[in-house]
Amino acid sequence: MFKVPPVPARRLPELLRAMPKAELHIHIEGSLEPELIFALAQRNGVALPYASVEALRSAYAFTNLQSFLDIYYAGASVLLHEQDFYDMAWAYLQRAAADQVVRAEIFFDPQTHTSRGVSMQTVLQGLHRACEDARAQLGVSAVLILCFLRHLSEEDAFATLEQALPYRDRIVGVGLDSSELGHPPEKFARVFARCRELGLRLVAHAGEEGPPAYIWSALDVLKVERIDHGVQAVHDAALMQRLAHDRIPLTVCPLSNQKLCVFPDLRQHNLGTLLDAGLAATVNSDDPAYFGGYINDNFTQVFAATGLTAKHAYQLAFNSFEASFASDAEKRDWEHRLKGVFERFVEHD
Ligand SMILES: Nc1ncnc2[nH]cnc12
Ligand SMILES: [Zn+2]
Repeated sequence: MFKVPPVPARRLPELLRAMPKAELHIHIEGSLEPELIFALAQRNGVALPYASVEALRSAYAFTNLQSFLDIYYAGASVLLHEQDFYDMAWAYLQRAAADQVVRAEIFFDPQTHTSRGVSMQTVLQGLHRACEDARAQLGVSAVLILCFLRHLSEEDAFATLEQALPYRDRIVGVGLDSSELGHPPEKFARVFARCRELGLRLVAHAGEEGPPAYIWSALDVLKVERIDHGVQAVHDAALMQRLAHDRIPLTVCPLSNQKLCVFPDLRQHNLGTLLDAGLAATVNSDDPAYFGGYINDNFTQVFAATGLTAKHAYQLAFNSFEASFASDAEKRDWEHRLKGVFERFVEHD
C-alpha cells in the first residue's frame, strides 16, 4: 500500500476537493435541485404544491427517512420526457466532474416513473445519453444501477426487471432502496437471485435506519457485493468482523445521515470507527439536492466534524475505486492519479 505522505491539516480541505474519487451512492432523482424542479414543472405543465423555489426548499426539514421520501417522490413527478431525465443527469454529472469524480455509479428508481405512465425506455434513454456525454465531454465514467423500491412488492420488482431487460446493456446492476424498516431484504430474495443469474451486479441499502440483521440478510440472502449505508453495523461485533474480513464496501453518506437524524450530530458520525476497524467505507452524497451538499461537501464537512486525517482521505478514495464496478485498467489509472495528487500536497519545508 502507498505510504501516505504527511499533509498539513490546513491543506486537508483542498486535498479532499482535489483528489480523484468515485461516487457509488447517488440517487439521480435526489440530485433534482428545486430550481430544476420548478423549471421542469413549468416546461411540462405540472402543478406543484409549493408557491416558490424558496417555499419548496424550506420544506426540506426531515425527521427520518420516510419524511424525506414523501417529498423526494413528489419532486420526481415533474419528470415526464426523455430530455427531462437527460437534463437532470447532465446537471449532476457536471457537478460531479467539478468535484473530481472520475466514476459515478448512478441509482435510478424506475417504478417512481413507470407508475405515472412514463416508460422505461424514456427513463433509460435520457439517463444513458447523459452518461455517454459525460464520458465523451467530461471524462467521467458513468454507469446506471436500477433500484427496486422495497415498499412495493417483489412481484412489482419482477415486472420492472422484465421491462428493463430490452435495455440490459444500459445497466450495470440492481439495487434496493426506499423505506427500509418493515421491508427486509428477504422480501426480494427471488428477484435478486434472477438478477444474479442475468449477470447483473448486486447492491442494497441496509443498516441505514434498519438493524444489523438487514445487513446480514442483504449479504447472505440477496448476495449483494456492496452495502449502501451500513452504518448500523457498529452495533454487531461479528458483523463488523465479517465486513472487514470480506472487504465488503459500505457506501456511507454523512450529510444524509445527519439530515435524516441517523446521528444526532455530524460530530457523532461513525465513519472513522468503520475505517479504523478495517472496513472498506466510502463517502457519497445520496441525495445531494435535499441534504445540503454534493460529494466534496460530504468529505469536507465530515472530516471537519470528526477530525479524520489525510490517511483516511487516501483510504476513502482508494476504497471508492476498489469498490466500483469499473475495469481493472480504469482502477489502476485512477489509483495512479490519486497518488500523484497526494504527492503534490507534501509539505516541503
Ligand atoms: N437514503 C435513502 N434511503 C433509502 N432510499 C432512498 N431513496 C433515495 N434516497 C434514499
Ligand atoms: Zn441511498
